[in-house]
Order: sequence, then C-alpha cells, then structure tokens
Amino acid sequence: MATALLQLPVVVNGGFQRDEIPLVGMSKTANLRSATTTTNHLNFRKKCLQIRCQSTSTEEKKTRRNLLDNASNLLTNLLSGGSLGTMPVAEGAVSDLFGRPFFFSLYDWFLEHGAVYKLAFGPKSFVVVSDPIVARHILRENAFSYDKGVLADILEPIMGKGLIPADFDTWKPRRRVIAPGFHALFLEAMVKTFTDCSERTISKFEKLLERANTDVVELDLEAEFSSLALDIIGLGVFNYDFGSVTKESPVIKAVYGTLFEAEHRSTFYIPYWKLPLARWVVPRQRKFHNDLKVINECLDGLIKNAKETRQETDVEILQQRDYLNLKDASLLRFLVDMRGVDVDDHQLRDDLMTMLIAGHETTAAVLTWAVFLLAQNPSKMKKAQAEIDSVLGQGRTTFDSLKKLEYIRLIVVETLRLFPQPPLLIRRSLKSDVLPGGYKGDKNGYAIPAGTDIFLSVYNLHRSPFFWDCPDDFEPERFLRPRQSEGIEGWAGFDPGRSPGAMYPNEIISDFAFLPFGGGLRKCVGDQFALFESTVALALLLQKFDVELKGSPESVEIVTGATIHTKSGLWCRLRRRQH
Ligand code: HEM
Repeated sequence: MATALLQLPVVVNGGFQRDEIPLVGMSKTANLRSATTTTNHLNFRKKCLQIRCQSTSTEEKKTRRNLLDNASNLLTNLLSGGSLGTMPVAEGAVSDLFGRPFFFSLYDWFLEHGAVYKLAFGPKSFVVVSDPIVARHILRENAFSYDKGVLADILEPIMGKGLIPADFDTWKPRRRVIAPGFHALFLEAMVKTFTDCSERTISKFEKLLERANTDVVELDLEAEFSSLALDIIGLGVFNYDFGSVTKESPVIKAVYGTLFEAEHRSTFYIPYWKLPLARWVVPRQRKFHNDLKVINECLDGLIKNAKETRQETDVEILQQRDYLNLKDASLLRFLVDMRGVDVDDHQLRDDLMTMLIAGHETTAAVLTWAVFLLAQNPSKMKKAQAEIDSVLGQGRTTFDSLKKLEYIRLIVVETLRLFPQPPLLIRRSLKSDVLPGGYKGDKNGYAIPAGTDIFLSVYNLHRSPFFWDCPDDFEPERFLRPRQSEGIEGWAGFDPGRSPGAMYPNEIISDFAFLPFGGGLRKCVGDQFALFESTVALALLLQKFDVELKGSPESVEIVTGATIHTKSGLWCRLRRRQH
C-alpha cells in the first residue's frame, strides 16, 4: 500500500511531489503508513489516494467529470479572474461538493498544489491557505486588511452584527466589552456549571441503565453532547436553563432549526435565500424565519429582564463579584451591568445569538470526536481513566482538579487538532496585499487584489505532514514534546515555553501551526470556556463509563457544515465501570 501511494503522479502547477511529503524524524514509508490509520475518513482519503494512483494524468481525471462540472468550469474560466502570478491553480468541480466533505478535497489539492493555491470553482475563486506563516500574516500581522467576506454574508441574517460576522467598526467596541466578560472568576464559576450539567447527563445515563436493569446502554452520544452543550451555553451566556438533556421545547427546536439552516447556507452552492420572495415562498426559509422569531422573543425577554434589574458597576468591580455564589453569573448580567455601556437591545441580542451558536455545536463536536478517537484507542482511554481515578476518585470536577487532569486536557486539544471546528476560516481581503510564500512557496510571495476570498484550511494546517509528525495519528502526548523549526524559514517551531502558564497548547506555542480557536484579533473569545467545558464533560463521562462504538469506525459517516459532525449520530455502547 505504502509503495503504491509513493507512485503518485507528479502534479501540474507546482505543489509538492508526493515523495517530498515526509519530512522530520521518520521514513517516507512510516509517514505515509501513519497517514492511513485510525479513522474512517482516513480510509476514505486512502481510497481517494488509491484512485488517484491508478489515474496517470490530470486529463484522465477531467474526463470523469459530469456535465454540471463542465458547465461550472466554463463559468470559472470566464469569471474567476485568471491566474494570480505564480500561485498554483487547482480546478474544483461541482461534484467535489457532493459525496464527501469539501475539506477532504481541499486537503488533496493542498498535497498536489502546495500550501497556497488558487481554487477556481464555478463562478467563484478562492485562495486556499494551509501554511502557518501565511496564516499568521492574515490573522495577526495584517489582520485589519481582512474581514469575514463570504462568512459574514451567510451569517448576517442569523447573527446580525454579532462578533463573528461583524465589520471592524461594529466589532471593535463590542469585542472590548465582551472579552473582559470571560474573566478568571467567571470561568471558575462556570466549571461548577459544567460539572452540574455534566452530572445531569450522567445521571440520565445511569437511570437508563437502572430502568433496563443492565450494565450496558446504547446511545447516540453526539445527540447527548449536543443537548449538554446547549444547556451549558444557555446558562453561561444568559442564565437560561434549556433543560434539553431531559426535555424538548419550542425554543430548543428553534435553536436546532436555526443551526440546521446556518449549516445549509454554508454548504449550498447558490444563495437562493437572498431572492426577494424566498423567505415567504420556500418552506424551509419560512420555517427558518419562524425559528428566528421564537429565539428572538426568548432572548428579548431575557434582555428586558436583565435591564430591569440592572446594577451599573465599574468593570474592575464586576470582575470581582462572588461568582460562585451569584444567582446569575451569566455573561448577559455582566454586559448589562457594565458602567458606561448603554448598548441597544438589538446589538445585545445579536451578541447573545452569536455566542449561543458559536459555543454550542463546536463544543458538542469536540466531545463527539474525542469519544470517537478514544474508542479506537483503548489504551489511551485506560490511561485517561487512570488519571481521572487518581485525581478525582469518585469526586466532582473543580477548577483546581482541571489543572491536574493533564492527559484529559491533551485529549481535548488533540481532538481539536484532528477535527478542527470549523475546519475552515474564511476571510476577504479589504485591500491588495502580498501573501508570504510560506514553506516551499514562492520566495517573493503572492500578490492578491482587494476582494480576494480566502479559505484558511485549519484542517490542512493541523494535518500538514510538514509541521506534524504522523499527522493523522491520535497522539495526545505529542503536545508535550517541543519541536524545532527544522530549518523551516519563518516558522519558530513548537515550544510550550512560549506561552508559560497556558493550560492548553495554543497558536503561540505552535507559531500558528495549531489554530483550533483561530488567532490574532478575531480569535475566539470563548476558548477557555470551551476547553474547560470539554475537559469536565469528558472526565465525568469516563469516570463512570467505558465507551465503545456500536458499529465499526468506518460506519460513522462524516458530514460538515460549520462544524464536522456525523451523518447519523455517534452510536456508542456505554458500560458502567466497576470500581
Ligand atoms: C470547542 C469550542 C469552540 C471552538 C472550536 C471555537 C472556535 C472558534 C474559532 C476558530 C473562531 C475564529 C473564527 C474566525 O477567525 O473566523 C471563533 C470565534 C468566536 N467564538 Fe468560538 N469556538 C468555540 C467555543 C466558543 C464559545 C463557548 C463561545 C462563547 C461562549 C465562542 C464565541 C466566539 C465568538 C464570539 C467568536 C468571534 C470572536 C471575534 O471575532 O472577535 N466560541 N471560535
């Protein structure tokens, strides 16, 4: 198998030759073998690679394209604006959108064309970036030259002027107010909320076992994590208990409906919802607007209530409240009480909606894939449980115990490396710029005009064979080892010492090779919230249960929208642990 993979054709348009890929500290064969382990989508990728091995030229590949692809490529040639200097060009086909997640195709093209390439796709073209040096330039060094582009177009109807899609003028004052809300005492109080909510989930599982009078129960853990994350984000952001672990309600249904629509819009080829009558004529658009109305009414009620009970206070004093004993420790309370910030209800609602959506599916996905990976690595599951037993025994998680649960924390970040949520960051250049060439790219860089749409593929970055050893392997321990830059000019290597005191590896330690929460100005504000939440939920699950997949890993089909998730749930068998 490995030999067959090494015989891949040399590609057109520059890029890497396949046998250049293995780099540091391993043989070519070992790297390619390791690149075909663990998960079913890797097998999927393996199949794709095999298919490509059999094909000897790009011509042959083109003949397999269907009529729609040909029409789309004709449009591309007409509209995509020609080449961008020496930047390699990959030609996408409409059929690449179907049958498998889009980011797999972006990965294959990355290996073919290099870490910066132009993807011409139907009437659109994008620059795809899979390199930490270029990512650092876009996200940090020249961040004010890029806005959210396509992403803002898609999300604005849902999140309005919330932080994620916001233009810089809206974003600056709101970020200044929201970021301080995630202060140390708030996060510490949230650990208690995470623990309470996770225990509610665990006790639901235990009741199922008792009722069935057995030691094993079968469950869709993805759905359970989704309910858990919804309950947590509701309490943390606006002190509202959805109670979705144990019940259904119109608001919960509306939240899921809205998420579903956001996902549909992020993957659908033609934005038909922008047509004037679409919101009244298309049934799913009508439903979407009804769902939005339900959520908005709920949020408006919470905002009204918070404003009526406002106690205006200086931010420094707000940050010292006794959060562990407050009846309402939520972010909404903080935002409303902050002195000198008289934000209108509409903006506040957009902020809450943004955090509801940003903090829900993402965390649920981390937990889902962590279980998926652990179930295939029983020795790592045992190691995790040994740590939990020694740190927690049968006790609860606390802020202090999180500091000692090192291996669980590493599992969480390794899951985020392999399954970044979202797998792509999206930007549009506000002015012309010159992107650095990145590793093995053009030394003079690549000039791009204003208005260029960019996909920064975090998935490619996290699985780049140039920056990670055995990139497709699930190996939480990797984060404990520093890694020299190994002669990669412009990249500082992986050094935990660069971010002393950080509980989790981040973009600074990895010099932008690891970007689970983005980086620079628009970095996630909820990163620590999400990391603590995932660590608590995973630790409490593994404290009580051994988990295995119900079917084979290959039967878990991967789909993607804003996040990477499964097509039909993560069906698992939970067995009560004997202590
Ligand atoms: C594992 C869970 C999470 C992941 C993987 C994640 C990931 C990300 C990423 C990658 C970005 C940057 C987007 C970009 O640059 O285009 C982002 C932004 C953001 N996230 Fe998260 N997030 C998570 C949880 C949360 C939570 C829990 C909250 C809030 C409670 C949150 C709120 C936000 C907000 C408001 C932004 C926009 C920041 C800005 O533009 O200033 N996220 N998130």
